[in-house]
Amino acid sequence: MEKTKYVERDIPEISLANFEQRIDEITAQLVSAAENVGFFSIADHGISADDIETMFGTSESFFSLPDEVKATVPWNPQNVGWEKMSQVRPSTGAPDTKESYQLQFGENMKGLWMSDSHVPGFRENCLAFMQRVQKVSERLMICFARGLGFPDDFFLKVHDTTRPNSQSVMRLLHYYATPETNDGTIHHRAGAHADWGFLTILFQREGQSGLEICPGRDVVTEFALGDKWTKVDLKAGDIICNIGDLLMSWSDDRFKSTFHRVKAPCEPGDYYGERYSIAFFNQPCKDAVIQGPKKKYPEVTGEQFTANAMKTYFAALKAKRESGIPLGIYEAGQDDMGSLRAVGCGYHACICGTLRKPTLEFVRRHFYIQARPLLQNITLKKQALDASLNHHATSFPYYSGHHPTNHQGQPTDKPVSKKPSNTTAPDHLRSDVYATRGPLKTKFGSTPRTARANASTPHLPYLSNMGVNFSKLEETADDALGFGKTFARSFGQNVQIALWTSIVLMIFISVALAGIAVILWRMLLILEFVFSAYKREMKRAKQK
Ligand SMILES: O=C(O)CCC(=O)C(=O)O
Ligand SMILES: [Fe+2]
Repeated sequence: MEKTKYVERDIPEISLANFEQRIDEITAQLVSAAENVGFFSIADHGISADDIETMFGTSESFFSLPDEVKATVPWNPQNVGWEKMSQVRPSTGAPDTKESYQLQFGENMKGLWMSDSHVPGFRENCLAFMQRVQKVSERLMICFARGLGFPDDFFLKVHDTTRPNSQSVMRLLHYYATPETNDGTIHHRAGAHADWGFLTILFQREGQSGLEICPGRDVVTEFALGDKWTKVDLKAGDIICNIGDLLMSWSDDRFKSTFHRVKAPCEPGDYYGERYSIAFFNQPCKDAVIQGPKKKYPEVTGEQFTANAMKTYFAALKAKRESGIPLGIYEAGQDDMGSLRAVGCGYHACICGTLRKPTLEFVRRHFYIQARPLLQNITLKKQALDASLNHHATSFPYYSGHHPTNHQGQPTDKPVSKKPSNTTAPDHLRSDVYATRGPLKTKFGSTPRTARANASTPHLPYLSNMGVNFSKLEETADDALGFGKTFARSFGQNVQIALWTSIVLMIFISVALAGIAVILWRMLLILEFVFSAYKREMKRAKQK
């Protein structure tokens, strides 16, 4: 196997100590790091080692829960929730050997927080940590705004995590330990990619190494040049930051979003054990308007940007399916998953429709009742597949399926199955090929926006690791969505009709009751009159 080429690169360490007094110096250092490497470490950031370790402890408690419990908070395209071995990087064409749980501050998290009964204090601990990381991010944002000639609060306003439409994400990551085999099998951890968000802040645990960078991107629509990697070794207590594609385009390509990976261990000295990391992705609120000072790229909103990135999920998965590459081991269960998502989409549409609190509760409960048997079915299938995978642990062509790649994400010429080895992902989706084959500078796509969307990291939803039939899923999801919307609309109309009818009825009944009361009162008066007349007549008769 070809040895990885390494090169020493200076990854700047920048101290945030005495931030207010040193802001100009810090800004200069950050801008230089962003323009040259795209990666830097931060010291004196104000988050204590204890806080970081406590967060890792909480993350470990979450990941040690059974899969069927974690599956109750599944990933969805709002970029929240849990997924397992479902993120296919175009560079490798195979899912990363990891699980992750994405958490946000705002409304996207509805129903997706793991309950305290499973991990005590989970939500509270995570949110407290997220606030701390947000504070560090805000300092960096002020400096980057200054560096680009924007007002100090320019990026702060659009990354306000107190707003319900905030999209910033904390991602807890857990890479599984991989076997130290020598048979060329690659267990991808995080295949080479550039982050598609604004700014990433990464926490790693000492000793759990593997993060590597490959800089050299000139414009956000192109891949990196060269094939030389640099290991990112971290000083205890420091945190790692990197520029994402969004900030690269927002800075008209001045700041660099650098390719990086968590190396698939395969060489002496590599770390094969479990790895936990925590990434905090700063993302603008949905209504943020994004355009660089020189307007190099078309204007786009935060919501559109996320939607583009999410589309890439589906595009990459579709391309992978169409190219005939199996999606990994989880081919079974696709119909279940399709229908589960469809049910979810339908109900989601209902929930987002006209329904209000009590009805919403009813719909939710109803959804869980419908979804539970499907989930159980899927879990059983998955357990069976896991068991068979463990059984064949060393010989099974694992996640690379019929598309073996080496540790740099390049296809190897040794097919692992009877299928032809040319069933690789389309070249335009194989960023790592460009990233590592250089000097090959390739532009693709006619518009920068499309190209940028292609270059972003595709995540696959948790559910897709089952090999969901996407065209079918989309159809059923569309149907369900249509149903959901119609249901929500007609439900809303019915509620309105019912309300008006009851108001009219109540008025009618009140008028009728009032009428009856008047009649009764009149009758009483008449009776009283007749009775007193009768009494008077009787009295007169007696007197006579
Ligand atoms: O786990 C890591 O250290 C890196 C993760 C990463 O690059 C990502 O999730 O984008
Ligand atoms: Fe990343």
